[in-house]
Amino acid sequence: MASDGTSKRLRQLALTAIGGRDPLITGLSVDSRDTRPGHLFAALPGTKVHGGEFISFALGKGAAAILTDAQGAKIAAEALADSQAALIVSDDPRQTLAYTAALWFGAQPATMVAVTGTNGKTSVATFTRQIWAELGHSAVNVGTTGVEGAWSAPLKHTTPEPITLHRVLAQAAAAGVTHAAMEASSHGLEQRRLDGVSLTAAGFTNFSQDHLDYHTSFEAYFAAKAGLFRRVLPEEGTAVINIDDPRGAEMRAIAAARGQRVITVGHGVGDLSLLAQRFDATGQDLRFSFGGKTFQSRLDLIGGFQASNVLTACALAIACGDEPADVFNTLPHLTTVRGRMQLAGRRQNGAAVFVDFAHTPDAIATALAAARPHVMGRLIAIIGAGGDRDRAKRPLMGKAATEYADVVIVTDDNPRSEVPATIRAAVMDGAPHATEVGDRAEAILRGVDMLEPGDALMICGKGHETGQIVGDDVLPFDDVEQASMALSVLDGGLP
Ligand SMILES: CC(=O)N[C@H]1[C@@H](OP(=O)(O)OP(=O)(O)OC[C@H]2O[C@@H](n3ccc(=O)[nH]c3=O)[C@H](O)[C@@H]2O)O[C@H](CO)[C@@H](O)[C@@H]1O[C@H](C)C(=O)N[C@@H](C)C(=O)N[C@H](CCC(=O)O)C(=O)O
Ligand SMILES: Nc1ncnc2c1ncn2[C@@H]1O[C@H](COP(=O)(O)OP(=O)(O)OP(=O)(O)O)[C@@H](O)[C@H]1O
Ligand SMILES: N[C@H](CCC[C@H](N)C(=O)O)C(=O)O
Ligand SMILES: [Mg+2]
Repeated sequence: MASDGTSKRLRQLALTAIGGRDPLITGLSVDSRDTRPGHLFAALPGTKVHGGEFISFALGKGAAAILTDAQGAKIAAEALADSQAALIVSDDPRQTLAYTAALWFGAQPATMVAVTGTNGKTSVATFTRQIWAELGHSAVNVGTTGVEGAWSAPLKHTTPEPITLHRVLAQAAAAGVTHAAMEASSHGLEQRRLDGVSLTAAGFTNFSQDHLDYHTSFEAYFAAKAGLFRRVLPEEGTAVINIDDPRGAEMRAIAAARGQRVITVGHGVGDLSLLAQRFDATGQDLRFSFGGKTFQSRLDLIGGFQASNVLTACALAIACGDEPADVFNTLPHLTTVRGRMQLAGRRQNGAAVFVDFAHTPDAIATALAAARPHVMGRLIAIIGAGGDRDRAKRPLMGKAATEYADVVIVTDDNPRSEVPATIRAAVMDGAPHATEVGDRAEAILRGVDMLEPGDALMICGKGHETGQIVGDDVLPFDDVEQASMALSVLDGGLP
């Protein structure tokens, strides 16, 4: 629930920015092509062009107010002088837009949490929603896989821009949703997309390489993530920090400096401490402690790291007021997050095929290392790197796969506007002994064909995705479906 302090701050920041004429606003738009009569058009500084270039066009479409920065106002000075529209000039128009969208759409689920980190956001948000649902709350998770749970909707982005985000949150609240767990991507944080969200708690999973194409340096990438605690989570909120991560202590210090309550999660350390893990073919047993008590629970999930994600989700639910013992009782009921260490099927000889969303060097290492205790034979990995994304991570992804798998196949994963062979060559730089198979369906067929009793195949990179992006086309492609087809072709119908 937004505290009085938070909503007052939202109101003040949004309203003090508004000056000049007193327009009747009918809606908000961030792209001039979406502007309708009476809209407030937010002309934002972009990575390619300044939105100020489109103010004149938006005014022509009937915009009643323009929100921009000094540069945008300067670019469109002539058009603005000739117009009756109100002008709002803000030092940080993206943040003002976020506050404005929060006020415009009004309702948000009463209890909201957000998760940041290079890997594990979707997993933690989904487990938090599953825990809440088990405890009888009407809950959703919001992120890469869309809005899922008690109410659902597709999303194009992990953290949507504020107009879409607040529209969706208001619709969910109107549908009776009381609890929402959302992902805070580094792009979203940097662009202030969730500054208008009223958070009760926020979580940090881990920090490693990704998105260095967008953030100028590692430190800028970390600073974007730290914004969740420095800026978005209010002082009265609770920070849940994975203290095993090398940057965890720094994140805890940032939260503590804001006066936030901190719950740390770790292996053998922290407030919620994982004491032991025992693996078997279908999952794991956990022993952990919290508040001076020891608990033991079954977790039907593959992968040691899922225990960290699950305990982070538990801490978020506890931070929002649920009883720890009730929260821990839900663990045996948690189910696989779509496309994350998901068992796609088995060969007739018992060998398993998993689909995972690992698309960073650290995630590949983690996913493969996590599969190992569940596998008696060889571990075969299929990997590929996305086009128009961080290029520096490609050889590191190859290296991680070489280190943690016995056999590596390099294939395509959303080449987008790039030449696929060039991306594969960069991955192969880190995996010189890998087999290169450009066609992803063939790579999966060959990977499944290699499986002998006790082996496992990990198909990395696309997880829940249902398309292969080549140029501007999205060709239907689903790793789980392709794996099932390969299994039935090779074994005659066994899913
Ligand atoms: C790199 C990036 O994040 N870009 C976002 C950014 O756009 P930009 O600054 O590049 O836009 P620009 O093309 O320079 O244009 C500047 C402004 O003019 C506006 N414009 C542009 C053309 C026009 O005709 N009229 C008009 O009004 C644009 O809407 C924009 O506001 O601001 C826009 C408005 O807020 C966002 O929609 C856009 O997200 C794009 C679509 C995007 O693909 N973002 C991805 C990379 C992203 O955010 N991904 C993360 C996930 C990352 C992860 O964890 O894996 C996510 O949260 O989904
Ligand atoms: N706690 C973790 N530590 C390291 N790797 C993890 C962790 N959790 C998940 N992963 C790996 O990262 C992959 C992506 O997981 P998930 O989708 O939960 O992350 P995300 O942060 O939401 O990713 P994105 O940035 O694409 O939204 C998983 O498939 C797994 O390989
Ligand atoms: N949210 C991530 C997903 C990457 C998934 C992978 N399949 C790829 O295309 O690189 C991104 O857009 O960078
Ligand atoms: Mg995600």
